[in-house]
Amino acid sequence: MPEHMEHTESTESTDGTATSVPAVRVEGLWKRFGDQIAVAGIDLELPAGKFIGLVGPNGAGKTTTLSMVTGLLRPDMGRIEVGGHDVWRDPVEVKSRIGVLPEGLRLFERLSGRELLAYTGRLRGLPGAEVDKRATQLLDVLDLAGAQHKLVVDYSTGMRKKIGLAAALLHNPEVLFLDEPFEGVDPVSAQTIREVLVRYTRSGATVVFSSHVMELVESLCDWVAVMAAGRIRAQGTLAEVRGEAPSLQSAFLALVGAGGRETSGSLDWLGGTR
Ligand SMILES: Nc1ncnc2c1ncn2[C@@H]1O[C@H](COP(=O)(O)OP(=O)(O)OP(=O)(O)O)[C@@H](O)[C@H]1O
Repeated sequence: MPEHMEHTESTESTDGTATSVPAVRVEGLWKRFGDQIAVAGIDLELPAGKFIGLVGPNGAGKTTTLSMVTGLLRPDMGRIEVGGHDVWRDPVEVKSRIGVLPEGLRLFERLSGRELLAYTGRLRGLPGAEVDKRATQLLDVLDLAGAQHKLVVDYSTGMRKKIGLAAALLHNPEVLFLDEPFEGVDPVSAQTIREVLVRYTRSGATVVFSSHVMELVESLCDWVAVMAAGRIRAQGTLAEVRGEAPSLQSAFLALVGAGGRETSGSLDWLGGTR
């Protein structure tokens, strides 16, 4: 693993007390695709140094939000800051501070895993020897050392996620954004990814990841934002969002209004005698 710098930044407020700059601040963010409003004017303030889960049902707007926050998709309206820097006015500054594992990750398929990391490191402006050192450690920790000379096109889904994660971590970003990092990943690889991410947040870095898997979010995250139909339904610490509910899953179902869909009258042809 790369050695981490202390990532959390703080500024002096007018009364002289130190206030930490949020990892991400979003104000009035909108995105529409034709008639479909994917993100309907959301506000978010994600604290630095936390493990943050963005949860919501299919089509809630999570990927669209993460794409706008990471500078991959231009918002129709709204303002986004990462570490106090405006994503759309100061994109180079922001991109040097973030790592991204996007959904449907596209990688350079004809490079080996090792070559992909070497290329990514040089694009990030790191010296060759440093890239080599970091790549060797990441490949080792993520259990990809044996496959480092294999072409990425021949990697499995889980291996692709892991090499994508390695590429996103190589420059030691302040904030790491992961869209469904555990989807299609076996339990052993998932555990490896978890360990790497937990270690990374302990250095003061921030992880923001989207997921549908509430148990995972509940066990990993200290801060949660719940999204449904393009809006933020709740945001806060895990305890605040869970409230009186017995689990994050039941709080989530109540928040997104998915508590009691009646299926007994329909699908009556499914199962039984044929
Ligand atoms: N490029 C696009 N063109 C048209 N509609 C889009 C596009 N991208 C997203 N949408 C629509 O915007 C809405 C939000 O989609 P988004 O992918 O952000 O949701 P999500 O929360 O990430 O869902 P999932 O959990 O299923 O990945 C959906 O209704 C989707 O159909």
